[in-house]
Amino acid sequence: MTRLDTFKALTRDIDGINKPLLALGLFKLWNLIFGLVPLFLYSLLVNRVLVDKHMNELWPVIAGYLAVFLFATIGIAVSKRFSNRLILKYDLRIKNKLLKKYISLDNEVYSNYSIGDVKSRIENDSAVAGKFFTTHILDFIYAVVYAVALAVILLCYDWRIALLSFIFVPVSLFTVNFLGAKTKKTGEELWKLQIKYESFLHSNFQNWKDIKTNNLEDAQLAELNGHYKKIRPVWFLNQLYLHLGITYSFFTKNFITQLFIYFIGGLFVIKGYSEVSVLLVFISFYGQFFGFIENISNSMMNFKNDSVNIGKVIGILNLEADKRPYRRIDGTDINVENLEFTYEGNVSFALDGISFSVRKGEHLAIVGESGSGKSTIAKLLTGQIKPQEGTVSIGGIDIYSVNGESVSDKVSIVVQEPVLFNMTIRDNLLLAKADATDDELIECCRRASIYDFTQTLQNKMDTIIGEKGVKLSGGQKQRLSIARAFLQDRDIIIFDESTSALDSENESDIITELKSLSSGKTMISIAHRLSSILDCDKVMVLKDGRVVAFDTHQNLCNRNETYDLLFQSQYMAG
Ligand SMILES: Nc1ncnc2c1ncn2[C@@H]1O[C@H](COP(=O)(O)OP(=O)(O)OP(=O)(O)O)[C@@H](O)[C@H]1O
Repeated sequence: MTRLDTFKALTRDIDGINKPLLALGLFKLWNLIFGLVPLFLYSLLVNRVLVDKHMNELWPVIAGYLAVFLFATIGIAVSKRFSNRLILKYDLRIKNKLLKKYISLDNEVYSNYSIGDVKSRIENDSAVAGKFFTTHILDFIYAVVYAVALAVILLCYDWRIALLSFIFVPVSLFTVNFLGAKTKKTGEELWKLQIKYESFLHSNFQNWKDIKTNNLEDAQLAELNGHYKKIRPVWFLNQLYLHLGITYSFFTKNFITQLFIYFIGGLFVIKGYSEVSVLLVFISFYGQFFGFIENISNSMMNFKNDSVNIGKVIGILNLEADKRPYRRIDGTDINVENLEFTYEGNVSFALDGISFSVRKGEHLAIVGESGSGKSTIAKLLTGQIKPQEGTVSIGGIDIYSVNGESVSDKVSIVVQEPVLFNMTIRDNLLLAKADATDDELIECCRRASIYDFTQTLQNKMDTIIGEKGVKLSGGQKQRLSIARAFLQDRDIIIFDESTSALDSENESDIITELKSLSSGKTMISIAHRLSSILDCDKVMVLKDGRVVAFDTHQNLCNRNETYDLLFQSQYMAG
């Protein structure tokens, strides 16, 4: 991607950037003018004062130098301030935009990104993108304009020496470009390894308790070292190419070109084509000129390197948000027809030709052996994944033709491992309904049999429950998550083994509450115990991703062999 394309992609839909960028550009121009004036003063000093001995011009030259110093200092200070402001402003906006984009993504697209990837893009890559405007746009344009201005001045001074000395420019640019390509390639490899490493770290921090209890520290340390071993050589190569580029431009600027000009210039002076004073000024100008060529080369190399990170940001910005329309779903009947679903990378169906319906107010239990496809149905009914074949409609609306919000406004799901945040119990509940009153919070906690527990805590509802609710037992987490579903009060509630960690007494209390709440609501329970099946209107039995029976518990007990076996082995034991 060119700088212009990158600029367009990074500024699309981001307001408030153009003004500080323009202001910064003007101050760069200011700096450029006050950077060129000393060259003119130097030439006056050498030619008029020293060579022609016009001593009366010495004081104006000195005054000119002082004035330039003053104005240039002001220019540098003000542009630094503007550039910091621009970077901070952009950084905040781009992070915000990336987060919003992630949230608005279709579930399927969203699940393509690992935690390490997301973290790296939002934190590190966006910071690199934030510096793009100053480093790769303004500083680059400044260096190019300055270099062109100096090239013109050099040509005016002595076109022969100038033309000869310019041969180093393409050589330098080519070499630095070549090294830049290598830096970019290794940078990309490094990025891939780093996101794997970040994901590994993240899952370690999340599961540190399990790692300790299962004595997995050594295995995890070995894996950590494995990550370092892979990262180290690529990082080394990346830094090598980067520094080779920098060293090369330094060497050409300070040694080869200077030596060459002294040699050629000396020959020209000896042959009478030029003068010592001209050569002196020329060498001083050329030093500055090549300094800017060096800046351009470095900028080209750094742009290649940074474009790895910037590309990751643009990659997310260019993703299509969930464009499906929002539609209010009024009806509550669920109709599932001929669902087929295979997880990516798997060869066999997780679900194969599933059809069933649940009427408004009915309670359906889904049972089956482990791996028979129960949770996959729950994910499909909530639109988290899309089937390869078949349809799911709620109230006559195809749930895959509307956006995720339409479905989540209608259906809530309570899962075995609920998503809880390191916040207070109150805040975790308020996520479900931001404007819930205290009475509503107490009511939903009572119904989920968690209220009494909250009252035993020092800070009651304002107790912070730790990362992923680590300070709560499995059953307390599930009850909190059920309280959240009660608070959400959706028309359809899916319980995916969400009472598995509760004791029988607590489970039956919650089921009684569910029943009292369920008038008019449709419920689907991925059942764990006998108690959760007995009162259901229908039971659907799954085997290897297919429906093998669909009837009332009593009828199934009498007639269905699979159900009977499953029931005897699994549910009676529970
Ligand atoms: N994310 C995934 N990627 C690949 N395969 C998966 C994934 N999730 C589930 N599967 C596979 O799909 C099949 C159905 O899984 P599912 O989780 O729906 O079963 P289940 O009946 O809910 O099992 P359990 O009772 O053990 O929770 C299984 O063979 C499982 O290995």
